[in-house]
Amino acid sequence: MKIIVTKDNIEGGTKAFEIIKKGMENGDKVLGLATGSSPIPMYDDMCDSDLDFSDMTSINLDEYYGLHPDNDQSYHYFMQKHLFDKKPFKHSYIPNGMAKDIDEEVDRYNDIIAANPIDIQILGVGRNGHIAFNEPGTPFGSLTHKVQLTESTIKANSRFFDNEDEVPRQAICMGIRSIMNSKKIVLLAFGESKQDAVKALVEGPVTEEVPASILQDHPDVTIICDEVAAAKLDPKYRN
Ligand SMILES: N[C@@H]1[C@@H](O)[C@H](O)[C@@H](COP(=O)(O)O)O[C@@H]1O
Repeated sequence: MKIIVTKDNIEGGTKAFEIIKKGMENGDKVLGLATGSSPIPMYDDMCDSDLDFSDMTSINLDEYYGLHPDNDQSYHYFMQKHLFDKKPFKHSYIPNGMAKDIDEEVDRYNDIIAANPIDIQILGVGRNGHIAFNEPGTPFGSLTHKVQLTESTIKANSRFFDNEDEVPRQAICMGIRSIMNSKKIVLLAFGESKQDAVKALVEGPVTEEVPASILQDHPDVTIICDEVAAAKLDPKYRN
């Protein structure tokens, strides 16, 4: 695990952008993308760059179940707004949160991931150590699946909705095994609310109770966090 501690999320976003840029120079073609506030500065750098993504494929981690793509809280909407409107990709895949048959959608998404091995997977992390919507307790061997969101995630994400009742209770999410199959993984974590998650994922035991802890077993992971998120880490992990 490589750990990069930055001054703030803006510098962190630039570090992540540089990894993507270098990857593309080396022929990477498939980016695994994440939503949430953590990757926004990285998307800003991508949008401001002269990089061309029109020959690239993107695969997003997750989508709320029951939100229309036009809903401004859907991850479809988020990706259009923060990246795809300015930087279109050749193919961009996001789970269909309006799918009538959820099982079919799960199968379809697994086929997409199998057909497009991910070169660089970008991740955020939840306060409870979740990655994407893989909540504590999710089997490490999971593929794409339907998830029941935990109270802690519903509460954390309610800040984006008018009230907590409007937060969907379910989502479709890439599984932990699929994430681990990515060639390279970059996890972004900023701010005080991520201190415990960062410590647990870097220093704690590898356990399904902290989904992000499985990253310790991946051969090419970079954790990018700001000084505040890194504050509880043993000094030997900080640069
Ligand atoms: N499904 C997303 C995750 O993919 C994201 O990593 C997490 C943290 O979000 P933020 O980056 O806003 O802290 O929030 C949501 O639960």
